[in-house]
This record gives sequence, structure tokens and C-alpha cells, in this order.
Amino acid sequence: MSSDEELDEYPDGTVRLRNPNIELMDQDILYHLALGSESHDLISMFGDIKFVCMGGTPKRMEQFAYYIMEQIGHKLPAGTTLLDISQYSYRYCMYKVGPVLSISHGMGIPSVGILLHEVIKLMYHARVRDPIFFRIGTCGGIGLEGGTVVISEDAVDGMLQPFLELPVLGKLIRRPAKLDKKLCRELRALAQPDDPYETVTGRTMCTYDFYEGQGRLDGAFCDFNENDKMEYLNKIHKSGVVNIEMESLSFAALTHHAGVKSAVICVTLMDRLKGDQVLAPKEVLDEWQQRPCTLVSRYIKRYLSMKGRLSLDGHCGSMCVKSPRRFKLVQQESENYD
Ligand SMILES: O=P(O)(O)O[C@@H]1C[C@H](O)[C@@H](CO)O1
Ligand SMILES: O=c1cc[nH]c(=O)[nH]1
Repeated sequence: MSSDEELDEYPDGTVRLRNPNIELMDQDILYHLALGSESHDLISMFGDIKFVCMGGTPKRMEQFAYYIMEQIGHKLPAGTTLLDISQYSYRYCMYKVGPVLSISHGMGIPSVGILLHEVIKLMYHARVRDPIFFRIGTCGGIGLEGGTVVISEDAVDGMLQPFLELPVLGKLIRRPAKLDKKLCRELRALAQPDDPYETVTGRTMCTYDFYEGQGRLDGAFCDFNENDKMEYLNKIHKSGVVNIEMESLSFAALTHHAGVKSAVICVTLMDRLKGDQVLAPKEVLDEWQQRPCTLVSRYIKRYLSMKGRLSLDGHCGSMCVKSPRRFKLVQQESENYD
């Protein structure tokens, strides 16, 4: 068995860490989440998590938290609102809605990578079983019009390499950027014929830059021309790339390395074969960004209803009823940060 195929979780489904140092430490401070294994009761706070949803901006992920709350019928105790659990990290936002975590990851591989280290450790400390991670993002389409939903089959870097390369102790390590194929198919099957937009699957290119790295002519610097750009975009399109964004490589590589199932669902903001600038009006962009959220919500609702945790009227039963324990936790969470 290669190290890549080793058992990545304990038999009960809890996340296994590929780092023997963590369990020898007195405490583990998840610095960028403003949480710690000793300062917080991570099992009570997060032990019931099943879905971890991430996206670039704090606003999108706050809106997703309220949206999924309504979709699964999660009720907050009277007089309380959703709390940004990581607000005092001043880095990422994090909301918990029953079995769903909604977290912003910022822009680019370094930002999402740091977050994934800490969220994967959070899953471990909280003894979460078989979590599923989603990235809900935006991207540029290749041969796809704006507003198209793309579910990534796999991720490649700007050189079309299917792995994340990271210098560690002066050596380049490579981690395969693999996404869960079955999850990708299941998500595709949840697209509905009457959705007023297309939902497709394909290869996603992940770059280290929005401008030169994605072959844009409109950055502060540009050392190539329109022909060079089109030649490159046509070449990557031929190799199966249907969209370009900036986090999928790390998201796929780190979740795969942790043995966590994951999927990347992005909406295209424009067809890069037709232009570089984001020209759609703000209201249109807002509506487009809702589309990957709708697909992920359908998946979560289907999962919860199959597990008998969502009644037909959409209400989430066992995890979300007014529980005195949960109420205490909401209070505790607020108190921790007062
Ligand atoms: O999830 P988001 O919308 O942040 O994803 C893409 C990739 C970069 O982070 C950003 C560039 O505009 O959008
Ligand atoms: O073109 C785009 C649009 C959104 N995000 C990207 O990384 N690229």
C-alpha cells in the first residue's frame, strides 16, 4: 500500500491526523480560527458537524449560513443570532448551523491552505465523523458563459500538473489534487432541468494569480499579447480545462491527504475566451454566486432527509430543535468572546 492509499481515518470514521506531534502537545491553538483544544470544548461545539462549506468572502459565507439555516429549517433560540465564531481571529469568518460549518477562506492557495490545516485539526479534535468539504466559489469559464455552474472533476496547476507542490525544509513535496468522483457525480445529478443555467463537470485550473497567472491582458503588468493568451487558453481548453480559479489545487490536495471527501463547485463570472474583465452588474454577480450554494444545499438536504434528520417540510429534527444544551453553547460561545 502506498502512503497515498493508507487508511486516512479511524474505523469509526473520525478524521486521522497525519501528524504524530499533535497528540503529544498539551494544547493545540488553532490561531487563525480563534479556537483552541484546551480553551474550548471542541467536541461539544463541533462534534455534530457533517458538512464544511468554504468560499472566498466573509459575506458569501455569512449569507450561505443564513440560507442553509432556512433550507434545513434550523431554528435559533429566541433572541439569538448566528455568531461569527472566529470573529476575533480577524482572518476568517465561521458560522455553525446545525451540522453545517460555513467558513470564508480568503483568496489563493496560501490562505485556503492555512485554513485547511486548522479546520482538519478542528475535525480531529472535535471527533467529527466522515465530514464532507465543499468549496463554493467563483471562477473564469473557458468556453462557458457567465453564470454557468462548474463542478470540478479534478484540479491542475498553471502548468497542467495534477498536484500541489510545496517547498518543505528546502525540498519540493507533491500532493495529488484529487477530488471525490462519486460526490462530483452526485452533485451533477442534483442539477435540475428547469434550472435557468447550465451545470457542467470538468477539469479546473488553479493558479497563483488572478492577472498574469490566468493569462489576463489587463493586469498592472503584461509581457504577452492577445495571440499568446488565446493560444494558451485554447491549449488548456483542449486538455479538458473548463474553468480557472485560485484554491481548488490546495483544497483537493489537502482534503485528499487527510482522507476527507471533498468537492469544488464554482460559478463562472465570464467566458475567458471572450474577455478578461468582470463586467456583469453587482446584482447579477450576487445572483450567480447563489447558484453553487443552491446545489450544495440540495445535497445537504438530500443527505439529511436520507438520514431521517430532515422532515418533509424541510425541518431539521434531531440536531436543530430548541435544545437547552445548544442554547447553553450559544451563550458560551458569546461569553468566550465578550
Ligand atoms: O471563492 P472565490 O470567489 O474567492 O474564488 C475565486 C478565486 C479567488 O479567490 C477569487 C478571485 O477573484 O475568486
Ligand atoms: O476569472 C476569474 C474569476 C473569478 N476567480 C478567478 O480566479 N478567476
